[in-house]
Amino acid sequence: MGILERIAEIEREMARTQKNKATEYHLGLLKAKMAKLRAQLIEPTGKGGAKGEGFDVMKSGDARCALIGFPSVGKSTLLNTLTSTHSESANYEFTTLTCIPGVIEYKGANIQLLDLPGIIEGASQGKGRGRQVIAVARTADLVVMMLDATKGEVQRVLLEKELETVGIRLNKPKPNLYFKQKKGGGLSITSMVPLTKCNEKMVNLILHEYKIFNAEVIFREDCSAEDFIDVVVDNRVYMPCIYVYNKIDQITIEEVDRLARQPNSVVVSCNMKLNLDYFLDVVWEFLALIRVFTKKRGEAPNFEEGLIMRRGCTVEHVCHSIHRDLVPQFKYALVWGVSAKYSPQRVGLAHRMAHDDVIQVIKK
Ligand SMILES: Nc1nc2c(ncn2[C@@H]2O[C@H](COP(=O)(O)OP(=O)(O)OP(=O)(O)O)[C@@H](O)[C@H]2O)c(=O)[nH]1
Ligand SMILES: [K+]
Ligand SMILES: [Mg+2]
Repeated sequence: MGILERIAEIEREMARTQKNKATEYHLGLLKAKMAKLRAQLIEPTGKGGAKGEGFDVMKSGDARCALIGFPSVGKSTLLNTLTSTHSESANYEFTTLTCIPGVIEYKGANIQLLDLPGIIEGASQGKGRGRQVIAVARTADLVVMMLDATKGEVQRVLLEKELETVGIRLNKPKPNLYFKQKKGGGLSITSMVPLTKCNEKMVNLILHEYKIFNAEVIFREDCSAEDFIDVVVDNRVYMPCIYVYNKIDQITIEEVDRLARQPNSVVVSCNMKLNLDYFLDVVWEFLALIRVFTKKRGEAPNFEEGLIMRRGCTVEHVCHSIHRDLVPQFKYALVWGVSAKYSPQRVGLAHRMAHDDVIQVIKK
């Protein structure tokens, strides 16, 4: 029996099994089995990995965004509008057949935007170029899921399911639990919070299915069995995702308003260039980018060229990106801006920077 058939069989069995206290563990076991089979499905062995012809695009710039969506939702039109790259766009499906990279220049950052072929239901199982597209998506810092505003919610639900199938978790933090395999000593399972969605017996069962007999598990939050499996399997990627509803020129203002209020969503019209500035703002926000300006003693800050950093970065990170030998020579820094208590504040390497801060490094 092939992997897909075995998955289908487990799915049927899960559907057949009533959800109650008596079947809870059986269902947990089925979930673990299913996760194992899916892992085999996305193994990069054989054909259809990330290295597919036309998909092997070099990473460049400060961050990478992958455009995922059904055919003809307007992905290429977005690339053509926001970057200087041209990607064929037309009113028939599967116009784009490979990965086409473009660069968005925004607040001094170079953000790589990847136009990709449309994907359809079943993409994760190799339909169309689905596997290659999804493999590229896994390498991105942000998924931009483009949806046709005239088609309602169906596309979003189907694509979320496809990505979920191959271990991509959207807008979801990594489960907060500690898991470490050991050489001996059996299983040690502890929890710092009351567990309502999972318990010791379930954890034992799942680990048994993975033939793990020695491990330490510490729950730091109320995780579900699925969360636990995700951590054990350890090939999940947790990615931010923006849902972009395109073609709002084709729907009523009431519908535009409703879509715009969905979580993590932006409404646009690529053809009519509507709301694209706001879209870029949200991209910047979701990529957690910040810009920091440097200043030399006695000179004005260099506002021409900022350093592009990640939110939460420290003075030490900034020093590294100025010059790799700067940290050993570091004495202190002066910082102006939102992160500073005074103007300027004298800070050490551990100080956290904020967007548009100015920094002057004083060497020993
Ligand atoms: N009405 C309307 N049509 C749009 C908009 N954006 C794109 N289109 C049209 O949608 C059609 C498909 O656009 P593409 O950019 O080729 O779509 P795609 O998602 O790249 O399609 P594939 O590469 O085939 O997956 C074209 O006819 C575009 O002109 C929009 O904002 N409004
Ligand atoms: K198209
Ligand atoms: Mg296209």
